Amino acid sequence: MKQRLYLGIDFGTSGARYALIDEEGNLCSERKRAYPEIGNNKNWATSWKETLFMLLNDIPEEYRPSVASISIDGTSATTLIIDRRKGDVLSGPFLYNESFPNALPTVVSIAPENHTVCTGSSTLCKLVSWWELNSSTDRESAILMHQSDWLLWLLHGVYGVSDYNNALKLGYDPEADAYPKWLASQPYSFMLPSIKAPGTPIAFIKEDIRLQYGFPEDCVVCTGTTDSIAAFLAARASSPGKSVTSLGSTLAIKLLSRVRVDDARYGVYSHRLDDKWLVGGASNTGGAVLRQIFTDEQLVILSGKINPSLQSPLDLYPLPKKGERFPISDPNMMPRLEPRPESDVEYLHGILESIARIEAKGYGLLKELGATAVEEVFTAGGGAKNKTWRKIRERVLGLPVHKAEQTEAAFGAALLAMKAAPCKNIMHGS
Ligand SMILES: Nc1ncnc2c1ncn2[C@@H]1O[C@H](COP(=O)(O)OP(=O)(O)O)[C@@H](O)[C@H]1O
Ligand SMILES: O=C(CO)[C@H](O)[C@H](O)COP(=O)(O)O
Repeated sequence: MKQRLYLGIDFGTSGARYALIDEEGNLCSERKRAYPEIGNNKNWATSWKETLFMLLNDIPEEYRPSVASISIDGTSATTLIIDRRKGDVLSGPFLYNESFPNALPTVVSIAPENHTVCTGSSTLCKLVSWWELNSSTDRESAILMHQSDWLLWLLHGVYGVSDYNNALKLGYDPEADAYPKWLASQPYSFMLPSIKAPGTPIAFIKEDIRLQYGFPEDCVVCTGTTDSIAAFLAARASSPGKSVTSLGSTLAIKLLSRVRVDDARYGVYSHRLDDKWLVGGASNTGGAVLRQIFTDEQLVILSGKINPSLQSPLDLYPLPKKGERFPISDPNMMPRLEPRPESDVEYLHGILESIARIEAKGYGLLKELGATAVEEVFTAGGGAKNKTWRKIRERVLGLPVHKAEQTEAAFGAALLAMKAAPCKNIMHGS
């Protein structure tokens, strides 16, 4: 029986990585790459595209003929406006944490009160901002793509396909499985992608790419998801009350809940996961602010000198720059990183504990809003390797906190690729 492998690629904030798994879910190969520097007319889209094809080239050649399917996850609400005539990037990328307050009054006027799109960093605010600033005829051939949609499109070539996780912050209703009338009736509705479930086949990989990298004729490219949902899938938390905190460049919470909870006042929203809900939000705190102050090597050395059972007296709110999304939704919120003690050990202790308090505030908010109470937290992302931080978080959260068995979102994307692979009923090149 020919071996079949499943490829997941995660495009996070600071870098991308692939995971290649077999039919039993065993990891066969993985590789991480930091993004090439941007600037000198190289923007994020060029950097991501280069990284995608470098990672494909990193896959050992002996595995490539067995790759049955490919999926990609990306940062949520990261948006590109594409010309569907030639595939050029008309505008963007607008990153997940970029806020467009100029569009907020229009979005608030069309959406239900406290809807997920009613925040400046939503995908819909990015679309409305572009639409209102671009009255040119280019608009007629424009289409919106999320980061993972665009990277997948580079592999399959079919315009206008996304998934209901990426489309949540665009305004898609995953419960009705449709765009709501208040959005479908807008003049820019022709720009909205069609929506499939994550891990749904789109088309076979483009022939030129297939031949260049040695993938098989029936290699399928399927819909993706967002990075924090891919991390949840990787952790394989399967019952309500289990939660995954992604400690990447940001802090994203995903709690498996029987009850859907959405409230833009606090940056809380629910993603659909089959017949349940992933309730949570994403704070701008996390690894990005750690990396502004410490190298990864310093984090290991200094963390080893912290006594996690002691409470830090520092009361900080670590943010990499102005703006917070959850559990406080305030695009003008400033970082609080002072006072800085003489000792770097004490300073890191204060930062890790302050981030843990933000995490605890987030879980407390979800409970207040009616979500299933959290019982256990699994940790994904680069911060998951920090045992000291895990003990601080257990003390501050008052919950069991573990490192997920698989901490990389790419593994979750590979599980989506596996979900898509059996379906072969798609036309070649469709
Ligand atoms: N030992 C550590 N303790 C805490 N955080 C760490 C440690 N090592 C790396 N990190 C953080 O992990 C982050 C990278 O994690 P990753 O999941 O790759 O992020 P992303 O995908 O969001 O770019 C960095 O911001 C870094 O500060
Ligand atoms: O912080 C982020 C980047 O890592 C994203 O916002 C993260 O993906 C959270 O968004 P979602 O909850 O929609 O997955």
